Amino acid sequence: MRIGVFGAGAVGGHVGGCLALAGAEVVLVGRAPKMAALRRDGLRVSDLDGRDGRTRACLATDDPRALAGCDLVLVTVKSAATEAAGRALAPVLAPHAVVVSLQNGLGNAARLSAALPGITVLAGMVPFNVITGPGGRHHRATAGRIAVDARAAAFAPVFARAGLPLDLRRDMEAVLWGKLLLNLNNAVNALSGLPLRAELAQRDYRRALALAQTEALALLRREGRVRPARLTPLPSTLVPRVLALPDPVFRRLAGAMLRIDPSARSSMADDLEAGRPPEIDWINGEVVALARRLGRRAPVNARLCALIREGRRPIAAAALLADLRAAARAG
Ligand SMILES: NC(=O)C1=CN([C@@H]2O[C@H](COP(=O)(O)OP(=O)(O)OC[C@H]3O[C@@H](n4cnc5c(N)ncnc54)[C@H](OP(=O)(O)O)[C@@H]3O)[C@@H](O)[C@H]2O)C=CC1
Ligand SMILES: CC(C)(CO)C(=O)C(=O)O
Repeated sequence: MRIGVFGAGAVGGHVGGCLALAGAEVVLVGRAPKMAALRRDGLRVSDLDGRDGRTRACLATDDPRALAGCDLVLVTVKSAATEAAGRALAPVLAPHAVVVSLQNGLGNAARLSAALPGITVLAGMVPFNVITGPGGRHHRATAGRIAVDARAAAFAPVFARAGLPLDLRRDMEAVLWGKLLLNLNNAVNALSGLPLRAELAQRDYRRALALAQTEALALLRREGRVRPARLTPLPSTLVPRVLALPDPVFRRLAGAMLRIDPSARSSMADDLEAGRPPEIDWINGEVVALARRLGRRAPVNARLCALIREGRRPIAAAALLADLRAAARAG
């Protein structure tokens, strides 16, 4: 089986590397400098459960034509690059190819599908964080199973052999909303200037996240169409309440949630650090868009969008919470 990755960055490099280590034929397509570094150094794939492997087995190139003949193509570009990915893939994919979006946000699979008529495009969801570093390092820094539309079942065995067992789902919209609720922390994390574990250890950052989640949950309830899937030990409706608990109680209840490599940051923090456009419009912006469709407002998420666009950071926990509460009061 030939598996392609379009946009071989953090997620694409990790998943592609795991698959290659398990013997799959993997083609990575990404930017020329990174692909040259991977050809030079190889790909190192590690995780917080002790995996540490190196491979030179992937073909790493900036030429999308290398994806011709792939049975499966994983799209792992940021949401702003989805249309460009579709345009690059359209002329090269084999008619039998299945494309899986492993991106955050809600609409990436649909946007790819619009650019790839006749090709099966499915939604996926990566729950874990990936840290990249020198020497081709792609380190899984948190835990969780990749969720994919059940129509991708034929690929489950190769992922299982790669140590990435798939959670095959028939409710991907609910899964993507469940993930989006968690991703509302991406902006809070980026604004904090801290790694995820240090940020989540501070009650006021967690309360800021809880405000954003509560707002999104109220809108979803009002719309009454999608019930976000449960992706943590707690149902998503209870998560904001647990986030707002005092630190010692939170630590006791949410131990698993804090099993995070101490240096891991959200992908949005990585983007701001690297001067790349953040995915804010595809995450908090989706809550604002939902509010607009319902004739309502989403002042907390709108404010998070504005703060990210302003680029003012770091913002201390108490100051961020006060800012978001003021936005919520102003409505
Ligand atoms: N990082 C993480 O821990 C997690 C990320 N996600 C989600 O997964 C998706 C991918 O994120 P992540 O892996 O962090 O992204 P990265 O930015 O690390 O990787 C994407 C790569 O694709 C490259 N790229 C973009 N457009 C093209 C193109 N047209 N041709 C070739 N290469 C291209 C980018 O280069 P350039 O930057 O130069 O454009 C970048 O190197 C996002 O939706 C993210 O939210 C989900 C879970 C965890
Ligand atoms: C894994 C998680 C939730 C946090 O790192 C993420 O999706 C991201 O960074 O975009």
